[in-house]
Amino acid sequence: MKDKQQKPIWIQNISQLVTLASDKKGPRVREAMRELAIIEGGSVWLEDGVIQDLGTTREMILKYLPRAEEAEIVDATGKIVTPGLIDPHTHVVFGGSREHEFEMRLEGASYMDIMNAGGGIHATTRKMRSLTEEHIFNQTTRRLDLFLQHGVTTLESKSGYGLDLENELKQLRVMQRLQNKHPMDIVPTFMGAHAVPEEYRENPEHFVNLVIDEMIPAVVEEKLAKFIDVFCEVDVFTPEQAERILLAGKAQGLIPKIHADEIEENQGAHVAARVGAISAEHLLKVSDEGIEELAKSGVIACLLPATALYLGEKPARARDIIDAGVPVAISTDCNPGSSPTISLPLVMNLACITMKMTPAESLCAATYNAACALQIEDRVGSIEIGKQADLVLWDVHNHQKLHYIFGVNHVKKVWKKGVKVVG
Ligand SMILES: N=CN[C@@H](CCC(=O)O)C(=O)O
Ligand SMILES: [Zn+2]
Repeated sequence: MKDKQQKPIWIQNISQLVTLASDKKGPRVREAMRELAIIEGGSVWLEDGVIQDLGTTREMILKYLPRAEEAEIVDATGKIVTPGLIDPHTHVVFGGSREHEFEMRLEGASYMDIMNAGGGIHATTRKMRSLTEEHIFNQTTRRLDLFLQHGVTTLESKSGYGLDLENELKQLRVMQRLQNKHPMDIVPTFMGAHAVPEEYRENPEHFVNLVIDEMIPAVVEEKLAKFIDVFCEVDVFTPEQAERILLAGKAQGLIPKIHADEIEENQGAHVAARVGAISAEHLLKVSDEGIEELAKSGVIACLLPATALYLGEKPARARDIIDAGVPVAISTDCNPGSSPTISLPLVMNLACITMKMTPAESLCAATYNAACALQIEDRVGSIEIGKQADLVLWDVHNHQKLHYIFGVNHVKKVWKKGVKVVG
């Protein structure tokens, strides 16, 4: 006999079951980003943590009526169901907050001015080094709860607030513990090269060597990360340093990502193409040639419209990037400095409002293409038989409305691996 939680879930009368199913493999580009494979009047049966079956409510009643009594039935009249959202770029594991920097920026200081004066990433690094692992764990747990409440069921999480071996490992171990304790799926990225720590300011090359010679092997040894990322930016890491670090990580089995061309054009997209990165992040200042390089090499552009808005920068050129045939994912960039938000739905609104993406493109970018940016699209990111039962029920009757009405949390219920975690 199954206990109450493990009962099958039968969601019926869904105004739009937005599956994003497709026979084609790999990240979606151009028109394919708008193909959502919607079942109007849909129904889905979840069992043993996976999507067991789906179709129209009429078809599903014919098949599943004999088993109706054993299932928990959810009436979704007037509502839509989508895959659980996936956030492919966060710095969610941190302690403290930086609201004083927010005020400094309102008064005219720039993000890089603050960082170069020892604030920004350095301020959060001091917190990571001084707070206990337990404290960081508890603060992050609260953020993950909020992410779930906003429909996110999987997220990527970067290190990069330790900037020494001990504290990088501490941050990554918090992710590992959370992966075991929290319903959220967490995909870890090692980002020891997030900033040159203050103690290496006179000797950045020594820090690059430390990342390559000591940190990467230790992270790989403990199996603490799947990806490796570098902040390739003027006054942070040069394209040459970024390339060396990413290739060193790749040689040890980590998959490269790169913070590219965010504040200034800095050849980040070119480095992404050269090292075979899975994704290039930010791209606010990417050049036309950079976009071409991304398209040629199949790198996913991970765009972060909340960060651009928060820093007062022009948004990324999503239309040019999509038209060039680059697959696009979107993300919160959740961090205490340039994007203190957990709301991926807000980012979806901003993708439309500020970057002129269509609602369909935005949804693809926050689900299926986001899964591709984490190389987990074989199990999440779309609603297909056999995939993990990560679903969101939204209190809107079509997917456009999810993007159209902003500043409201439309989430009604969330299921993670077939278990209701919200609602
Ligand atoms: N740009 C670099 N890193 C983060 C910000 C980190 C921070 O300010 O704490 C980003 O992606 O926006
Ligand atoms: Zn980032």
